[in-house]
Amino acid sequence: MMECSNGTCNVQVLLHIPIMQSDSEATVNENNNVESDGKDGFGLKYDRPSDEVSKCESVKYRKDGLTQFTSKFNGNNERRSSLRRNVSKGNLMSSDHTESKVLVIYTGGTIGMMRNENNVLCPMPNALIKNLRKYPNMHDDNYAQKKYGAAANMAPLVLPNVVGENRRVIYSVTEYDPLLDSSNMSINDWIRIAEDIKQSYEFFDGFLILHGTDTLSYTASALSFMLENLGKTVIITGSQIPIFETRTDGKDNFTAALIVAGNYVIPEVCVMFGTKLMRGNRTVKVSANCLDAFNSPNTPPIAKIGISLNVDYRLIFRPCTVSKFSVHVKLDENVGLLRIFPSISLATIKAFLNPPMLGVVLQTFGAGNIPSNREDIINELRAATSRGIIIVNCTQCASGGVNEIYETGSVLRECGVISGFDMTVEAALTKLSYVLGKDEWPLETKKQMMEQNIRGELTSGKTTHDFDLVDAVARSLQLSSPHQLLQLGATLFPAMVNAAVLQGDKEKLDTLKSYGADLSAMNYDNRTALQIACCIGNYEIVKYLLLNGVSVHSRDRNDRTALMEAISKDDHEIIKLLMKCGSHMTGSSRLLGEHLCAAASRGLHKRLESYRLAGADLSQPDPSGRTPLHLAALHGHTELVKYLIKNHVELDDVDLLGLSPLDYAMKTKNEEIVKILSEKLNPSKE
Ligand SMILES: NC(=O)C[C@H](N)C(=O)O
Repeated sequence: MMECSNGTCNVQVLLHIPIMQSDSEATVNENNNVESDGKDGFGLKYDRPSDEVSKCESVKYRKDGLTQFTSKFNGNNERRSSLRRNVSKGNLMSSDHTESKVLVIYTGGTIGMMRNENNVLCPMPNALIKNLRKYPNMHDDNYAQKKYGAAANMAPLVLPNVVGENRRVIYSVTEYDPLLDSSNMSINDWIRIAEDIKQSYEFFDGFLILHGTDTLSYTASALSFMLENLGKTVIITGSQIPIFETRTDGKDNFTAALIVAGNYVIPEVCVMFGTKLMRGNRTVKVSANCLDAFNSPNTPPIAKIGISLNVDYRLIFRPCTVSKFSVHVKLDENVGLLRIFPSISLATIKAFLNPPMLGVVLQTFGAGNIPSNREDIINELRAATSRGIIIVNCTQCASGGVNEIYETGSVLRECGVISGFDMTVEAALTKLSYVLGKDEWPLETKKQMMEQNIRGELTSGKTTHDFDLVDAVARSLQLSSPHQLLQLGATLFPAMVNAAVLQGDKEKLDTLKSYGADLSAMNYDNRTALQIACCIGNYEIVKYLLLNGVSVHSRDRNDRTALMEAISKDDHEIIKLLMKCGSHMTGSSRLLGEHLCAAASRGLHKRLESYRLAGADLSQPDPSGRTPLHLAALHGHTELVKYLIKNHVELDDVDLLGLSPLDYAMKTKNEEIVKILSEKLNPSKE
């Protein structure tokens, strides 16, 4: 017998569980006795309608692998449960390509709360499930009746058709018992969710977790680490106003999350709230009042929910290993969050770092700073890290991250504190718990993992996953044949290689190479990575590309070579390097003459040296027959004249008017240059 906390009884419950297309199945009752199973004419199985059961609207997965169906019976409010065990798990996904299946795990939170006798909001068992079928924008009863006939009341819920989306979302709700205000949730609840996803992973296209907002970002962060090699969409959402109230934000959040979970493959743990779909481990709850209660301060939302739903595929963080989905449920509870404040006492720090503490997120000022004049604190932190406690430095600021630019920050690194970069404290804390739970990793590996980007949770500048772009774009363009993927790769890889070149990231270039990227590939302007590297003047990357066979002779749409880019930058070291690799001047000598003369007229000493290093003849005339020496003399650039003479240019060439450089110097009455040129032309007179 069970009564709701407001004293009334709900006569309904559970059971539209997704036991679909399971080939052979036995059901067992509470005493583990076998009962018959139900099977409908649509190839779906769910509990056989029974006269006794008034409604069947959810299911609970148990740790022993059984599924528990709890029902209330008309008339006497008695609650009964039955257990079912799948003997063989077939592929339970729908065979209908116009549908997708989403499992909704309802853990509690405001979304399903009602006011109790004390007029405060608290979770209300069965209330949400009971009402969902009544909301026409959340359940299409006509479709359900057509599809499931008499069994429609017990069948999964059906989201009405959504214009612009390919699939109709069919969803089943699993309600947790007890339902929790998220402030009451703990590590064990995260484990329960993770295990439930694991258990039903093969049966659904996507997963939606209804959750209270208060600790939602902690759960999202924890799950992002616990769900390893995730290949399906997992979304967590909730609301600020219960779904039963007129102004609820719950329906919009719930509906948008269902649409995304059923129609988009975003293999991440995401948070859907307000107008944004965000990477879960990047989110923070930023408002106790606003409906837009969550933010992702250091990374843009994966999708924006407006009149249309726009997913930015480039932002999806995909697992890069060929490994099966698995769940890591061992989390270490000996972690803590210590917020530094002015005049914090040594006693506080000491107490916090005492055993059994194994990992601490230190919330520091600004870009990761602590009072560096507090030797007592520093010594304590140093002692803790040398005892093997992992201390991660995260900022107290609402956005940005740790960046050791101050002495007050670098002191932490010196005491063995590691950087949390731009991780949220929720992500850092749950990651620490996850990493410490990896018994197979030695301490050094655990520390390295804390600083590595493993689920898109931090930006360290060390790890990137751009190579997934080809896959992401292929999906969005619905390209699947190997030929199409190859073509796409040929288009995208140059862009990715060029991005790596711009970042000066050799490691990333190595990774791209290992993924089959052609480092010599050209972009739409026919520019190679080498040209970009020369343009930005990164000697090391130029050398790397040359050693990896990128041609120095490649020309872009404007016929420019890498050497020309290096000349434009007056990067003499790169010019020498390119020349060692067989590079040479290209283009018409007339044009070269123009360039040389233009540089000479402006007194660009360095530019002429660039041309010289590139093998240009500094006596090359322009179309009017004037050489750089003519222009240097005409414009009175004495040093340049000396430089040109030193580099053995022709001294007495005449232009189309029959004038020599000396004539120009005399016409402009530049006595110093006249003297220099005269002496060079008539050395005997010296
Ligand atoms: N909006 C909410 O869901 C807040 C509620 N206290 C919870 O976290 O469960």
